[in-house]
Amino acid sequence: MEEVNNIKSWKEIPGPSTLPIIGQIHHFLPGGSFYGRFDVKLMGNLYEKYGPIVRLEGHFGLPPTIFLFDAETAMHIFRNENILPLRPGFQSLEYFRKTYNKRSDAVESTGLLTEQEEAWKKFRSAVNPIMLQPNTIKLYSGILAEVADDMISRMKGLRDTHNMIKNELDMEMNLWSLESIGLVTLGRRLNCFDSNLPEDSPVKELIKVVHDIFHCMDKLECQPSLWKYFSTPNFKRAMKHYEDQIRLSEYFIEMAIKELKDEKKDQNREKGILEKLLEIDQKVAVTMTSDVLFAGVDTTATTIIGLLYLLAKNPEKQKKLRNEIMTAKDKRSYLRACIKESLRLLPVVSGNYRQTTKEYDVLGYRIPKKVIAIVVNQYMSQMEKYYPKPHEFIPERWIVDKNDPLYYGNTHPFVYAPFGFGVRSCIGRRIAELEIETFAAKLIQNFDVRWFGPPIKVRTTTLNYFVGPYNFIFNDV
Ligand code: HEM
Repeated sequence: MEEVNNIKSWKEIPGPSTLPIIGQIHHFLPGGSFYGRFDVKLMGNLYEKYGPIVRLEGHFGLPPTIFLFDAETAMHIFRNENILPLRPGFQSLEYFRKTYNKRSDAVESTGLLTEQEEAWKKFRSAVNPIMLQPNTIKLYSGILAEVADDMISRMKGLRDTHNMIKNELDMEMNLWSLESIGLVTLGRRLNCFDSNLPEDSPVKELIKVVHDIFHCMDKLECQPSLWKYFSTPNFKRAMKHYEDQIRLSEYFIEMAIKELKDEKKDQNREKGILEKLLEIDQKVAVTMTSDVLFAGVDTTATTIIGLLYLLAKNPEKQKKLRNEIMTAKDKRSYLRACIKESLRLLPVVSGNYRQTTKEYDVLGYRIPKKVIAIVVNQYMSQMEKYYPKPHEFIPERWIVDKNDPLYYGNTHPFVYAPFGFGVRSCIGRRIAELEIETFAAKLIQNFDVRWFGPPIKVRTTTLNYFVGPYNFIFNDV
């Protein structure tokens, strides 16, 4: 990429100080800057202290890593790695699937989250047409609207005398999300909104276990951990959560397959993704469905909370959106712009990463092979040099004319990537967008949403999560 003769070595890339033997481990211990967190504030500190490229050596289970705050460099590496991109996260899940829980009927591929190279490509090619085709996904809009309507009625009933749903809002949004993704995938209602749903019901158990998995993964994969050498308490916890997740998704899948065989299914309904995949390959169908029930729940639930928060904090934007929803029928450009803008400010995933398969000379340094290159998209999306008025919620930037200084297209295309990049980007993107658009429209049509008190709190683990109290007020429109 660069015509630099005296390129500096990997060791010279700036980064937190290194000590003999223990390397950078002290930064991850109590009192250290990395202790228990990898959030946007830490990323800001790293950028301000070290500049656009920051190095972590890799010790105690952590791979050598660079953080990139430069869009051009990110583009160079990600484009070069876009044939068979390596994204070797979820290593404890991979261990679980390939070793700990290896079954005699093991499928040749363990799925998109845990496979790389040819095994990933083969799987992805099989599922892409069913999961990403806009025309195929659009067919689910009717059933998703039914779920959204039911959720609105439920929320109306749940509000207290102040029109708040204070403590349970995240669980409620997860119930909506699971009901929606369950219907699209399994082709049947999971009855998440049943008012007598016990705490140990499979749907609530699944929601809790997905949360637990993401939190545990953070401890095993983003913090130094010795789980690769011996069974740490977090490792044991993670294996138990993975077992529970498999048990629960198999419970739902088996029920759906049985229903298909019994032909109990409503013939007028659009076929679920599971049914469509079963027509191609049974093993792919079961593995993909299980991953959808894992990756497709917290992600959309969190996105809807972030969107609601930003609309509540910006009542004039909310009013404009309501106006569009009440008047325009199909083309909802402002709604889409609001969702894009909320994913810029409050994304579920704070950055994207790839493992390098070759050497790169970037920003004056040589990056070796087998380094994890993390593009810090969330932080970059809030840098003045990339987005004017970066901390303001301005959905208009996604629709204004290109002569307007706010126009999103003036920004480097590698800054904003809430669904990832290229052939390995999110397979659930179209489904997620449809779910969120459908539900957000109903929410704003029915409720004038307000927020009071201090800003919403975010907790970053593998994903960004919101933390209660949820000071939303849902007044009737
Ligand atoms: C707003 C909601 C969502 C966001 C922001 C999101 C974001 C992401 C991101 C950033 C990636 C990594 C992409 C990359 O490395 O380039 C990813 C991958 C993935 N997502 Fe999503 N996601 C969302 C919803 C969903 C849903 C609903 C599903 C399931 C239907 C899903 C399933 C997956 C899977 C299976 C992968 C791995 C893809 C692969 O490696 O080939 N996601 N997602």
